[in-house]
Amino acid sequence: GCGGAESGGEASDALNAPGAEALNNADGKTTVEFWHSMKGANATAVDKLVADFNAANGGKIEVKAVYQGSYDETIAKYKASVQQKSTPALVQVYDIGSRFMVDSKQVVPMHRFIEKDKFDAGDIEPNIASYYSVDGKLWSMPFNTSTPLLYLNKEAFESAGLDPTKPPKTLAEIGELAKKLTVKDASGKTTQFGFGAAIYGWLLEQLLATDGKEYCDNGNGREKLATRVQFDQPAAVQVAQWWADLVRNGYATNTGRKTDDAQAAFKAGTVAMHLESTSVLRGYVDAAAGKFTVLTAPYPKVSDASTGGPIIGGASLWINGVGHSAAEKRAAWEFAKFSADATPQAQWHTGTGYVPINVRALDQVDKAWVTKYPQFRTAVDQLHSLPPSVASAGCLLGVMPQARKAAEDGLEAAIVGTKPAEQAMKDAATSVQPAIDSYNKSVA
Ligand SMILES: O=P(O)(O)OC[C@H](O)CO
Repeated sequence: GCGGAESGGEASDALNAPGAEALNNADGKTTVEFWHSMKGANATAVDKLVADFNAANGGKIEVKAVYQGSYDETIAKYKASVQQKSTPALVQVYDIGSRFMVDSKQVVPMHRFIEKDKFDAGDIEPNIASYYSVDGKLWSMPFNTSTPLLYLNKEAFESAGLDPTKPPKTLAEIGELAKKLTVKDASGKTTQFGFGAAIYGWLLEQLLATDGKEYCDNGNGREKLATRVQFDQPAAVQVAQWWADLVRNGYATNTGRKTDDAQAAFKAGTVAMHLESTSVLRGYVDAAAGKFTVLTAPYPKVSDASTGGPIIGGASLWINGVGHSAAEKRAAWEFAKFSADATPQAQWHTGTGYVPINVRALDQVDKAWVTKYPQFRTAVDQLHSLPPSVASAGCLLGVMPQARKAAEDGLEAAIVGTKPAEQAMKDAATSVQPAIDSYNKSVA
């Protein structure tokens, strides 16, 4: 999140300067290019949202949704578009890109529109709003909000004589169950692994937060600019070692760093326990239909002694000021406002698995649907019970995407066994230092 950034780099032409008029058609229609990173069921949900908005705007505004690849790919393309002076009017940026966006001097903060329209932002979930605020003011519109989950294959638990209503709560408990949930065929080939997850840096960020540990220094970058990452601390090394041991013992599969590959293994029913965001829940339920039951449980803790809670995940919508006309900026705001309303957020929740950002959205969801899909409740409850803490606010770092990649380097080295866990995480933390130093110099 961006909360705590000391100074905002607001786009200098702010709300009213003329800017480029190219996208305002002769017929008076304003076109808004909207870059996003949603795919599968979530892309279908974006397309529906955009179609509903366009229909409601009677041909005056047309939002054009453009899939730009993963979150990492979208922010890379966004950076290139800043250089080429061709940013989209609206862009979905993941949580960890927020500090960069605030510093970018490209965007008009959302609170400028909120103030101008006297828009009542009171329906936005308070802890989500605070995640995307600087000094209590929203810089982007929360859009897709997640928390991380433990996913379970219900029938795999039952076949092993385990109770799926009693999910493991700690890494050690996952380890014990993973052994019992690993199944081999007559030839000794493993047909089901107890555990499997992508080597995805977000999962480590979340485990540290649930352990109450800060990922970077200076109060997770909230007291002042963070100067180093701390993912080589003992709790992180413990995570790397735990994961490496599960793979080495044959109780976990290593599908590598691509989230798609780990997701495919869970959807295929070859992995009994899995860590992922609630963002993939709709796609999982659809893929498993008629084959197995997808259950969700709170994200595990590093140990029984852990006292923290996870970090809000997902992404938010940013309006670019530089190079966009007043009409485009307003049109982008109209879409952001629409997307945050109760009914669109209710559809978004059921279509994706994300937690609604609007406090009234769940009232709009059909009661029969809620009863049929209790799995969708876990992330909502987890978000509502987040402890307010510096650890679960997440690390604020201009180069957080690079830090995440470095952490993945460390985890992977430990998991495939090229380095001992402690060395792997230490080397990974060291590798990101030049990027942190040079970013901090550039914003000083
Ligand atoms: O998969 P999502 O959308 O829940 O996002 C997960 C992380 O927060 C992205 O940084």
